[in-house]
Amino acid sequence: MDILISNWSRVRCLPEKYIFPAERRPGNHKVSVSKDIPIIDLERINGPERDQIIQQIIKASQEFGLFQVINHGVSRELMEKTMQMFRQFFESPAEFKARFYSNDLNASCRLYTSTLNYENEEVHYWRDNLTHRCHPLEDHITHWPDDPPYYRKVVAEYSIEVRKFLLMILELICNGMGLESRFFEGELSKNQSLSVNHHIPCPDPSATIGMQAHCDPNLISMLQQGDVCGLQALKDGQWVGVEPLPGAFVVIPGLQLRVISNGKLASATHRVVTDLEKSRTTIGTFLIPSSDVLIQPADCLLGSSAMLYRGYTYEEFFGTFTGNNCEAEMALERFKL
Ligand SMILES: O=C(O)CCC(=O)C(=O)O
Ligand SMILES: [Fe+2]
Repeated sequence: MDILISNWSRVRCLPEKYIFPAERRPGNHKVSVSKDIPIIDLERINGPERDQIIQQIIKASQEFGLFQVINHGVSRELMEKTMQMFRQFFESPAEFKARFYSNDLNASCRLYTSTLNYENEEVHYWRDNLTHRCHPLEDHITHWPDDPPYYRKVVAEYSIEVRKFLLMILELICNGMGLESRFFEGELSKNQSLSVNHHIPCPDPSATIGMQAHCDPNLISMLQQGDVCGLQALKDGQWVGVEPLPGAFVVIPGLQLRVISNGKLASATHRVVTDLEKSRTTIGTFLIPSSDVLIQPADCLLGSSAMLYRGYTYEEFFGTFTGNNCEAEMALERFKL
């Protein structure tokens, strides 16, 4: 059988290699969506309510480590066009997709299934993923798929817009925490990756998982969820569903933000469960520090509290992360003081 699940025709029975041992199954995969997950409305961000909205972002980052954003300035038309195009990409013929298949972490564009460790893992995750870099555009665009024919045009526009959005969220975080303006611009957010997940309908969502529980290793992540449930966040030891709100972006501070804020901002543990009937496509964007930038708690945020992490280069962190089977939180242990 072809290894990309997007190449399969409808499966009636979960293949054995996807059946997780009992202790790693999602348990109650049908948790209801949580009404407590903060929804930040940016419509009035340039008006008198600015400070109030900034405080909502800080509180959401501290208490949940995940929030949704509406009226963020990226057009619905662009969001829908981009989503439609990625769906089309995953539905395109196997021979076409084979051109991009790669398990190499350093490949400029890689399409793979489950994890990069597919060959050696005991059990596979129910997902295909397309990842490539997006910034600076001119360095990466020639490595992107060129089919559908408007792929590069649409993804270029999308990448530029979502980058602006994430830099705006980071700037609001700076304002709210008392960090100097544009603190995160430059080396700390130099790299940008696009990561599109695709899950076909799954015959047994209780026995497998789309993405295991994890924290994002980067500076900050955002997600366009589409309209199918699947993302869950861990809140007070319980899994809660993150509602696919039309037109919203989900924002997840990454572990590097946790370190720079000396633990003041949280990074939610999250996972993806599969759906019995619907296929699910999500568009993730990550801002990632450059390899040689020093990551450490910001001086001005320390106050009288002790430094929780030692400084390290992002390269050092990333090496530890990949050496720890891509368990970001476990990798961070090494840098705790
Ligand atoms: O696809 C999703 O809903 C979540 C994706 C995610 O957590 C990730 O790519 O890190
Ligand atoms: Fe994630």
